[in-house]
Amino acid sequence: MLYQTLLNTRSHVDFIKLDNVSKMFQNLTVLKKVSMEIHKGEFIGILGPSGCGKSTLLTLLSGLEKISSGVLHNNSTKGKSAFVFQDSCLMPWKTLEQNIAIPLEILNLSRQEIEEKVNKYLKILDLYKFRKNYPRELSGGMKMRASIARALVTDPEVILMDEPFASLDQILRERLVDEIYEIYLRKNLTGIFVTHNIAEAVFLCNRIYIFSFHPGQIIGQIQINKSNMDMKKYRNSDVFHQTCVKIRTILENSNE
Ligand SMILES: Nc1ncnc2c1ncn2[C@@H]1O[C@H](COP(=O)(O)OP(=O)(O)OP(=O)(O)O)[C@@H](O)[C@H]1O
Repeated sequence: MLYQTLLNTRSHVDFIKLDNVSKMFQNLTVLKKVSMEIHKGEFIGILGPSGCGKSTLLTLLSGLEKISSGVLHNNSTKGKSAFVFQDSCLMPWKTLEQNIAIPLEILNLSRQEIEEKVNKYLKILDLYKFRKNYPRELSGGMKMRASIARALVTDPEVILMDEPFASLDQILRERLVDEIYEIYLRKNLTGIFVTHNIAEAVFLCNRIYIFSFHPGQIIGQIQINKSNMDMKKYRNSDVFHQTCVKIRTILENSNE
């Protein structure tokens, strides 16, 4: 129900748009003529075989890399994007709360504001008890939750995630996916999620782009209408399984 209400209030204006974007590294064409649109408030999945340029696409969207040709419009607020990498990338010499505070210190917020925001996300991601611990004292799942907290603490408009759950066990992955989904709904985030896991993408995303192997080109786009779904039942629903099979078939056919 919450999902439906929020989706209805989200405007579908052009937010991020790629028009025939290609990316080359020296002579290697990694992405070829990619055209896509991402609307504010959408959660977009990027699926495709290893090496097809998914991570490269995120670096273009975040501005870390420049496009080689085509046009990239990005109407999100400058500096309001957050990146979650496959590795939690925490500073080993800082405690959890100190790690999560880093982006806020860069923004020069007051000590009190930093403490309030850090504590809020430590609680949301169930890490408050461990705030004084160092990364080496925590499990992989806790470190990944801390890395997600560090990304969310600045209230980003866009969150870019590059296989954030790859190193975690299935149950933990599903829990974290649920948590991200809740936060996404509450915060009016726009999400771009690179993954190899079809089921995770189908759960989290409202639209999925499927890429071919080398050079990466869009070979499929799947729209998922979850607006009337009870998310607790969605994972076991026919529509969920049918969507997974559809994506799998596109990926398998692209390899032949
Ligand atoms: N900075 C770079 N310089 C040169 N080549 C690069 C650079 N970054 C990526 N590549 C090449 O671009 C291609 C696509 O890499 P990318 O990491 O984007 O793929 P991917 O789809 O994310 O792969 P995976 O699923 O295995 O993570 C690879 O052949 C890689 O070697």
